[in-house]
Amino acid sequence: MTDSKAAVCVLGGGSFGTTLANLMACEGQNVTLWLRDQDVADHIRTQHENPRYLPGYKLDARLQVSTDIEATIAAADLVFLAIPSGAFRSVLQEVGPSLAGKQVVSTTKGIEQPGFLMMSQIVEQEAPQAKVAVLSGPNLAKEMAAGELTATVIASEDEALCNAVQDVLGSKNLRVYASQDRYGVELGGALKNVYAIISGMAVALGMGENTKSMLITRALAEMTRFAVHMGANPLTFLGLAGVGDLIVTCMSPQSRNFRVGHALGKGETLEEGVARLGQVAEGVNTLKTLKQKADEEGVYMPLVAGLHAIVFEQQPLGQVIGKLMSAEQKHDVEFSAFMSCTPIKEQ
Ligand SMILES: NC(=O)c1ccc[n+]([C@@H]2O[C@H](COP(=O)([O-])OP(=O)(O)OC[C@H]3O[C@@H](n4cnc5c(N)ncnc54)[C@H](O)[C@@H]3O)[C@@H](O)[C@H]2O)c1
Ligand SMILES: O=P(O)(O)OC[C@H](O)CO
Repeated sequence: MTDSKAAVCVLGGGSFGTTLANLMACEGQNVTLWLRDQDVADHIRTQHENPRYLPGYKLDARLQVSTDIEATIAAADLVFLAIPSGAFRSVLQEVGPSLAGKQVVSTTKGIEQPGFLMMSQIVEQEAPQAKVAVLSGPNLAKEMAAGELTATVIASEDEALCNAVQDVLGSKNLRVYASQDRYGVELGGALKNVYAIISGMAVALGMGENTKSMLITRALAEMTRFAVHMGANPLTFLGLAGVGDLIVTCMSPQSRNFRVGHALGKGETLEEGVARLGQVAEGVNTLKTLKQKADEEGVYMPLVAGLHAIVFEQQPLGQVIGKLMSAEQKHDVEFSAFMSCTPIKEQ
C-alpha cells in the first residue's frame, strides 16, 4: 500500500461511474465523481443516491460530486473514465490537455469507428502525455454496488499505474488483478457485448442449456480468433477480462446487452429494445464495427455474421440458425499449440 492517498476522480455519472466512485469512497479514498447533470449531482450530495442510474442504492456520504470537469481533473492524480464510447472522444477532446501527467484508466467497453480504435487509443491521441490503462472484467454495476464479491483486471504497460489502481480499488469485495495485455483486455470487454445480445436472444427463444453453453464456448473461440489476429495474447481470453466477462454478460438478465438481445428474441425491434433500456448497450454499435472489421481482415466470425444478418440485414432467424448449424465442422480448440508449449517450471 502507498503511504499517502492518491486523489481520485471518476468522469461519468452513469451506473458504472457511480458504482466505481462509490466503491472507492466506501474504502475511505479521496474520490470525486464528475457528471454533467446538476440536479443529479445535487441529489447525490444531499440524498446519497443516483436516482437516474442507481435508484435504491445508498451511496457513501464521503463520495464527493462535481459538475466542474476541469476542477475535478486538476485535483486528481488518478482519473477513471466511465463515459459511453459514443461520447468518449468528445469528452477527451475537451479535457485532453488537462490530463497531461495524470494516470488515466478507461472502463468503457466499446470501439470507435472509423479506425477500429479502442478507448485507450483515443486517450493516447487526445491526451498524449497521460499514462494510460484499461479496467475490465465481470463487473455488473448493480451487483458491485450491492457489495457482491467479484474481481477485475487492470491492464497497462505501466506497472506503477497497475499498482496504483490495485491500491485504490482493491477491497474485501473486489480483487484487482494486473495484466500487461492492454489491447487484449480492452478487446475482450468490447467483443463480449455482441455475444451477450445473442445469448439474450437464445434465452428469449427458450433454447436449451446445452445450446447456451455451446454459444458461450463458440463465442469465446470466435472472439479469441479475432483478437489473436489483431495482435492480442490468446491467454488473456482465459482470464477475467475474457471468459470471465463473457460468462457473466451472456448469463445475466442484469446485462443491458443481454436485455437488448432478449427484447429482439421476443420480437421487438432493435429501436424498441434500446429505447426501453434507457441505458447504454455498447454491443449494438460494436456489432456493426466488428462485422466490418472481420470482413476486411478475413477473420471467420459466424456468430457475428449471423447476428448482423438478423439485426441489420432482415434475414429470418430460422434461416440464420440453420446456416450456422450446417456450416463446415472444424476444430474445437484452435490454440492448442499455445496450450502444449513447455510447462512453466521447465522454462
Ligand atoms: N454498467 C455496467 O455494469 C458497466 C460495467 C463495466 C463497464 N461498463 C462500461 O462503462 C461505460 C459507461 O457505461 P454505464 O453503464 O455507466 O452507462 P449508463 O448508460 O449507465 O450511463 C451513461 C452515462 O454517461 C453520461 N454521458 C453520456 N454522454 C456524455 C457526455 N457527452 N459527457 C458526459 N457524460 C455523458 C450519461 O449522462 C450517463 O451518466 C460503457 O462503455 C459500459 O460498457 C459498464
Ligand atoms: O450491462 P452490460 O451488458 O453493458 O455489461 C456490463 C459489464 O460490461 C459486465 O461486465
